[in-house]
Amino acid sequence: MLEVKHLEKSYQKDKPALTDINFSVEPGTFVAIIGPSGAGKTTILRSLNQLIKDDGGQILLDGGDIRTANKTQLRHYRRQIGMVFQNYNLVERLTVIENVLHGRLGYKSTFAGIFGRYTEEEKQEALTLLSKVGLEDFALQRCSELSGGQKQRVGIARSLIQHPKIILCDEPIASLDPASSQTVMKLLKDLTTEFNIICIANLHQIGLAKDYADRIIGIRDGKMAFDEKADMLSEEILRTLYDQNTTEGLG
Ligand SMILES: Nc1ncnc2c1ncn2[C@@H]1O[C@H](COP(=O)(O)OP(=O)(O)OP(=O)(O)O)[C@@H](O)[C@H]1O
Repeated sequence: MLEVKHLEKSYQKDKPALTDINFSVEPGTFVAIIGPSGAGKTTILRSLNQLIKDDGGQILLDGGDIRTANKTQLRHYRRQIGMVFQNYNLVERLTVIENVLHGRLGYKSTFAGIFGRYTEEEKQEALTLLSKVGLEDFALQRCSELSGGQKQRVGIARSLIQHPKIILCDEPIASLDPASSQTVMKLLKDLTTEFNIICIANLHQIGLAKDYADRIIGIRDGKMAFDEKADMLSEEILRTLYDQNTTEGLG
């Protein structure tokens, strides 16, 4: 279980980016974080694995505080937190399976990592995960030859081979066409259930957040503005969240 308590962050003095953020998430839950540009969504996501050093509060993963972890403990936590990025962060010249296997690097010595030493079990698992994301026939293809949607599915397989408790997705469908966006969102939802993990995705596509997420957290001006089951998100709440007279164009 993930518990975020009283999380605070300011990049500049007297200009809080996050104020008193509180939420907890059970395994098997797909959470979408929505809110206007600059609301603080990325800051929350990056605080969760301490890519951004926040200023106060607690981030508890199964009871242990990630915020106060020492270097070794943080490495251990980060193995349990997969990341999926808007721009995929793949090594384009390498094959699909090599990119998936990169998800194991957190478990290896630098030496084994540099020389790409993976066990047969790891290679088998990479193939199994590729078949789960529908890319079993692409294992030996270079990533540079894939479409955006396919690249994102490689990114998802790479995060899963970490055996994560949490996957953090920073605008995972922002660069994708509508059909690929649906595929990726459905995949994230299904894999969250199948692997009983926590998936947290920053999204600007409200319609897809409602369709696929179990729960939606709305952030406005760095504060919690909404935290309910996805079907509770009304037009009225959206208008308040986005400070608009119409929700047209919010996707
Ligand atoms: N490195 C930084 N230095 C200073 N201010 C920052 C930095 N990163 C973010 N901010 C500020 O913190 C606030 C929250 O930014 P954040 O990127 O978390 O918002 P967001 O909701 O993810 O926005 P978007 O939807 O546009 O990605 C904004 O006011 C932003 O300008």
